[in-house]
Amino acid sequence: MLAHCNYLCGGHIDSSLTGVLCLHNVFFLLTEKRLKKDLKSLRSFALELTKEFQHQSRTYLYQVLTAVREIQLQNEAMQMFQIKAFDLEQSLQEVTERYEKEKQKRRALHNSLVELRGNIRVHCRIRPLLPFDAAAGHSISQDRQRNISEKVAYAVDDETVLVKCSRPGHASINKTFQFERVYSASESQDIVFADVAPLLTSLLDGYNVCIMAYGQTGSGKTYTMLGPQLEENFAFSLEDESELGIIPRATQEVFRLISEKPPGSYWVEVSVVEVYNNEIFDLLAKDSCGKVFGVKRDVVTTREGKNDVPLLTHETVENASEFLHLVNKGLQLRASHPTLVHAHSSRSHLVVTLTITTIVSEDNLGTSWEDEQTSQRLNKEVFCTFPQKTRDSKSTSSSRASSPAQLEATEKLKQVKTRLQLVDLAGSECVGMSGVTGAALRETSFINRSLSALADVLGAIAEQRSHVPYRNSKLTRLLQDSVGERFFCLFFNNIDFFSQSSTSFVV
Ligand SMILES: Nc1ncnc2c1ncn2[C@@H]1O[C@H](COP(=O)(O)OP(=O)(O)OP(=O)(O)O)[C@@H](O)[C@H]1O
Repeated sequence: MLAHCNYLCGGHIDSSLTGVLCLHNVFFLLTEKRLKKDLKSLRSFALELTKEFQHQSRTYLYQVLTAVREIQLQNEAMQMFQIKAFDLEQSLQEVTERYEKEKQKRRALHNSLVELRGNIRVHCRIRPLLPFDAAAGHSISQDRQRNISEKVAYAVDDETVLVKCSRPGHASINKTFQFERVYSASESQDIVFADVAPLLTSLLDGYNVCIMAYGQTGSGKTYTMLGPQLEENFAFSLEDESELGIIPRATQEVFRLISEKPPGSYWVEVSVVEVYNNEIFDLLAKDSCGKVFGVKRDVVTTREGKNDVPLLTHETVENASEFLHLVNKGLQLRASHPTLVHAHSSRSHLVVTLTITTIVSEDNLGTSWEDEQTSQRLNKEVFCTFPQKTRDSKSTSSSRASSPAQLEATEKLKQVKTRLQLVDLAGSECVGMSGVTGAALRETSFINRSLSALADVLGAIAEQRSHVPYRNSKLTRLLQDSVGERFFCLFFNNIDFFSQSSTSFVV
């Protein structure tokens, strides 16, 4: 090594310098060796790293390829789904079209069936014997006392009533009367309403519907139409459902049927009037403080030949509770008077009217009501074309969400009105039996006269006479539009067990 250093320095290096150089060389050689070693390990590390990198890239590439494949598969599946969705959409459209056609057929069939059963129908309901009938101290006439001990009216079957008729000095005879349906004393409000409900479907199909309860005082008319009436309390609530009468049930059903229709296409207004002593009183009229009081109104014939009650209050209602609230208010004002037969005898005819306005597109006017006659009638009855405002000033509905006045008139829309009239007639009376005198006797004579005018009208319609004597009483004028053309009228002839006179009306 030293010789090697000397040789490099040309032999001029002294021995000490030579030693240093030698050391340097040694150090250099050692460093070179270490560097070579490091380089080698670095190279093998780089090799490892490359291998690792290649492995990882292969893995990632595989994963990317798998993902791409999956995406391709998903795209294919998506395309399949899109094709299936398109097919389903098409078949849904076909089913919807078929459903619409079937619905129209169903509607036509339903109304033909209802028509086949007759436009005017009379059902008879027998009131059960109640504790107050025989209660001690209940003041009743001698005739009645005698009859209470024995049943006079029976439901023979669900179409026949047998009445035992007896007159002083004559042998009693049995008479049978036929009705479309007879409800025995044990038949519930549910059963009675089941026969009313189909008519309400027709109401939304463009028919006017009128449901009336007729019978002698205390025979259960108010119970049938409204429900049980508590002592001095006229409030009917929706709570005890089983006891509810036709008026609250029909309203619930009407709102249920409307809820199945497109929102905002129907709206309901209510008016409550009583016909007392042949005068019409608006039971929803309000004074300047908003307090309800009865106001006399008149019925007039319009140029189109329809009957109208100018200034009559029509309140818009959105549900059965709102409706019942209004009816309860009106009932507070209804004339009642105790008679010997019934402590809360109604002395007036109560007429609750639900006017249902339907929004129909002009193009659909013919198809919404499947049968041609109905659509023709509705075409005649159309009141106006949007966006004209049609409400009378008494209406309170302009702010309601469901008010069609708020609808954007994108197509020609028309309003069609149908009416549901629910009538609790005043009790027909045998003056001797009810024991009325003075003003009450005058009331009774008005009640009996208006009931016979109603009987004359219905008789004329049933016999299809050319002249129908609507003008003989305010009651018949008020009901004229509901029992005129394209209507269903259902009568409940209420009788109690000892009734002998009430069947005469329908015979
Ligand atoms: N089917 C029935 N079931 C149970 N209670 C009844 C039934 N029918 C009537 N009532 C009850 O009989 C009583 C008299 O009935 P309601 O007031 O309905 O007679 P009405 O014919 O309306 O009499 P009015 O003509 O004098 O007003 C009431 O207390 C009523 O709750």
